[in-house]
Amino acid sequence: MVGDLAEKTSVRAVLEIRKAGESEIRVMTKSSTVDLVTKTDERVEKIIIGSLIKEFGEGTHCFIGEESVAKGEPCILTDKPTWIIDPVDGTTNFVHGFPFVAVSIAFAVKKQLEFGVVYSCLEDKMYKARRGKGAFCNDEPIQVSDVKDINKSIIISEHGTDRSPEKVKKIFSTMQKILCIPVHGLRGSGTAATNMCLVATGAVEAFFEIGIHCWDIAAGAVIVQEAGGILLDVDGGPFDLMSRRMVSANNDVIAKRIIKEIEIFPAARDDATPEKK
Ligand SMILES: O=P(O)(O)OC[C@@]1(O)O[C@H](CO)[C@@H](O)[C@@H]1O
Ligand SMILES: [Mg+2]
Repeated sequence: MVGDLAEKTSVRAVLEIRKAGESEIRVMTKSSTVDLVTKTDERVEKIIIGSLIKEFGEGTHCFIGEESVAKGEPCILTDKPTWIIDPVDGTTNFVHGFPFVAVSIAFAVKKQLEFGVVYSCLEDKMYKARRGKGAFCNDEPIQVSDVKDINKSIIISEHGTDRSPEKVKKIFSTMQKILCIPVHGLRGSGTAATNMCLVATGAVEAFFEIGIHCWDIAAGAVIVQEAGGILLDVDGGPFDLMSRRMVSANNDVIAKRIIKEIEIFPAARDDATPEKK
């Protein structure tokens, strides 16, 4: 029921994004001049939350949505049934016509992720997974790759929207070290949700990033795990959805090899109090 609804809602969101992409896109900024947002991000989030409230009634479920949080709504994951939403993951891609843009909708109960749907709009691929029930792309089962040799892997990372030189230096130093292991290649689609689905289908072996948000990865987290993959913190500890740090990989051999090279830098937690952000 929850899954069907998330799927239905994601289809509505995708139609809206595709339609908006046909006319001129007015671009605004959020935390920095490279952190882009459009009216479509805001409208699509309202459509998603509005249709879920219509179904479940006001006050029964909680919502953590990228654009609502940007406008000051709290970003705290409680035990209550909670939807975690990125209406447009890959806004920069959307603005530039770079063809990877995804809608990401996840559902958690008691802080446990139960369901995730990532709809890659322009590729027309709907990825979905329910805890314990497997992962699918356009209804076909998907599975992570079985590569254990890091030298035969493709790794994804992104550089995010925080361009302070010391962080960028660490990000590129990590990428340089991983590239020189050597791996077959380094990639990045510009959407964390899509990156995770690429891990889930076995197109790449891992995706890691410091600076991602819970709405970028919540749905992808269910999909990767249900496709047989794993999630870890960048220091090798347990994955924490609100920590803004994640390694998702096909197996722990690949994950731990990458973790050896990651230069960690601080990122304020999604659920940090405003004065700590
Ligand atoms: O702002 P958007 O388009 O929803 O987020 C896209 C994105 O920049 O967010 C992550 C960093 O926060 C990146 O992995 C990803 O590429
Ligand atoms: Mg977004």
